[in-house]
Amino acid sequence: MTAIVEIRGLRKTYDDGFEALKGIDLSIEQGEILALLGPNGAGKTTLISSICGITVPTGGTVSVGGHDVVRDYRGARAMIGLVPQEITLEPFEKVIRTVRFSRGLFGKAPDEAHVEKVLRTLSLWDKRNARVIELSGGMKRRVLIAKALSHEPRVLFLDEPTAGVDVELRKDMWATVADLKAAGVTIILTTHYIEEAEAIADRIGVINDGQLLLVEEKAALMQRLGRKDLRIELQHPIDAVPEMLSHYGLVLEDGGMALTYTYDTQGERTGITQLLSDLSGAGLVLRDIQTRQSSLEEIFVGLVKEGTA
Ligand SMILES: Nc1ncnc2c1ncn2[C@@H]1O[C@H](COP(=O)(O)OP(=O)(O)OP(=O)(O)O)[C@@H](O)[C@H]1O
Repeated sequence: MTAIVEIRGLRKTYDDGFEALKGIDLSIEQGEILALLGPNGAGKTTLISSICGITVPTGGTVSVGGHDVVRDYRGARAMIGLVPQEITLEPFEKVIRTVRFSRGLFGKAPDEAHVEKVLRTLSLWDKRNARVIELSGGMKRRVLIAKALSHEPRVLFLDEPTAGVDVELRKDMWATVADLKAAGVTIILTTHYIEEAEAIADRIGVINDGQLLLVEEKAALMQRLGRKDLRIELQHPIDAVPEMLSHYGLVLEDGGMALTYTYDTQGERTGITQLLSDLSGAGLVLRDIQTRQSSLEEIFVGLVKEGTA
């Protein structure tokens, strides 16, 4: 596959001296859906803005479809559709007119067939003559996408497409993204929701503190993240994990009253049976055991911590 977006050593230091991007390298393949996950202030929007030519990088290079975003801004920008996080629409305008207008802004000749195709893909064709103010929140978001697709971009950026949106709408949005991918659009989205990345992305990138901690195929990442904890409460406190149990990576907690064992739910063997037998062999008496699935949130926080350590 050819990379449609190439980012090399991208840096952004804002005027106040704040380093928001500290050298990002990333290739985005044509036709993929890449989700960028990261906590508040990680640099996601700065990264997207730099690719879209809204923010001028202070180092490195970005090209989209072979066009350098600084030297050939117009060429690069024509390849890009950007859906901002905030809903910015003219309330009294008709849906179809706002989409036509956006196309015109890119200097493209009118093309009713394309406008119709975009509106149909986004299930907005029946609403084409409705005024924006008459639409539901989910439909308004879809109008923003329709505007971003009006000039036939090859890469679509969605900045937190479902922030503050209810579960139903979120699922609608995921289905829309899948339809767009099927129509050949490369999609890069930012999100705080790891479930969202899990639901729609082909690859997931985790960004924190201006650095890309990892970019990985979703399936591989999910396998790595699919872990559970087994909490073992002891009858009597211990000072340290017995030597013969050291290979389990147990963590001693609660003043020596509990041990936590983390295992891979997707692995062939959890090792629990052997562990319980070895605990008994080490002379430990158990009071209770509980399993706990680490939440996706915790997993993500763990990853971010691991990356900055
Ligand atoms: N114009 C600016 N001047 C100075 N600092 C800025 C500017 N814009 C953003 N920053 C800082 O850069 C960092 C990254 O911000 P950015 O908006 O890229 O993060 P984000 O990952 O998109 O966060 P969020 O999830 O909260 O939207 C933040 O610390 C932010 O305060």
